[in-house]
Amino acid sequence: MRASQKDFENAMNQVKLLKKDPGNEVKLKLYALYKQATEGPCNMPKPGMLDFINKAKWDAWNAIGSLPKETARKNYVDLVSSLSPSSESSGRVDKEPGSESVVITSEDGITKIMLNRPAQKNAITIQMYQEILSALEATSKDDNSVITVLTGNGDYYSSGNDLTNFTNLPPGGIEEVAKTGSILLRDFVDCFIDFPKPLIAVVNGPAVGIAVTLLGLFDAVYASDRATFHTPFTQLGQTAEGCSSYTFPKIMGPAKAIEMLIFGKKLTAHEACAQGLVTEVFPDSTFQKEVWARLKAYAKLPPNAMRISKELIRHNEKEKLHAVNAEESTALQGRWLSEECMNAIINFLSRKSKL
Ligand SMILES: CCCC/C=C/CC(=O)SCCNC(=O)CCNC(=O)[C@H](O)C(C)(C)COP(=O)(O)OP(=O)(O)OC[C@H]1O[C@@H](n2cnc3c(N)ncnc32)[C@H](O)[C@@H]1OP(=O)(O)O
Repeated sequence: MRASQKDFENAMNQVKLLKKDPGNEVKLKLYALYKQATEGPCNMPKPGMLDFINKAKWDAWNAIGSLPKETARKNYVDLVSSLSPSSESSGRVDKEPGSESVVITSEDGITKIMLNRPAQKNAITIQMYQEILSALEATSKDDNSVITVLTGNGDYYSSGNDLTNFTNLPPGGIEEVAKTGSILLRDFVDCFIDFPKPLIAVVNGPAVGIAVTLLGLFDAVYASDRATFHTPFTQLGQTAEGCSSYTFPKIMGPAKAIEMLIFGKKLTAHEACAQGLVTEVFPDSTFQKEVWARLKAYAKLPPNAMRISKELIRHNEKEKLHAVNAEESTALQGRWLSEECMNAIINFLSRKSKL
């Protein structure tokens, strides 16, 4: 059945009423179909490499080719109707629990820092880095907090850095984004290096990028057998961070570290445990119950003894780790300006590639 001009206009109005953000992929499809329906095949000059958003839009429109205006109009109406408020309320679209992207709770001497963007696989935004950093600083000074846990809500632990962090360009352009990103990364990782109390990762599902590399700075890593560990830095035109260029070869030996950090080999939870990156793996069905019971018991141990032991174990390495962190952050600043990295981010945003 054809879609009339009236149907098309109604659909355009419905888009504005959507309660839930339909996500970048759908927004690009809507944009492309709208342009095709109103202007026909893509007739704009291709935007430059650094103009991420317009380039993604151009790619989406151009990909439709010579689809007739009529068909584009109908496809637009059908797509909007599949996203309309009635289908949102019918339960077809998952609603995210909570609205905060980082949820911090304290109970029984345990401070839990939970990444809470399950629909985005707990990808870490700039604001989330800042919130985690502030939470770590606060809990390190809180006498009631004995151990600190980082975990994720939903099926992922975290998909690492939010790749849209680099797409909102300030007046200083991509150079400014790279510079501020590098400073933030350095401060963020420094905070993990200096954290004085037991720091535990409860890895509830797959982990990517910085969510994996930081594990080398934790005191214990408990993983569900559903978790995987993936550092696709080369595929992204990027380089190792989170001190992993030092901690990973130390933990698992250079040969295994290189497979992960240079070639992007993804490890299962059991493989990561065998390499020494993970402390213990639990069946997913009993993971939360077993891990939290254990953590509650650990949080009853004498806090000062734990803190002093951690200092004894870690202090010889601190200076080295800070130097490594500084080097890695500088290297990444350069990488974020590279064509290899920009292409990888554009490909992800226009969904030509997935890991
Ligand atoms: C300033 C400090 C910088 C520190 C630098 C750190 C470096 C890194 O961490 S590098 C690692 C970066 N992460 C990635 O490259 C992962 C990219 N994501 C994926 O490949 C896939 O999304 C996935 C394999 C994690 C999951 O695939 P799946 O098919 O199950 O789900 P999707 O439909 O792809 O994802 C759902 C939803 O979530 C959005 N999303 C997921 N991960 C990210 C991310 N890292 N950045 C931005 N957005 C992400 C994805 O786009 C989907 O959103 P829409 O529903 O809106 O399309």
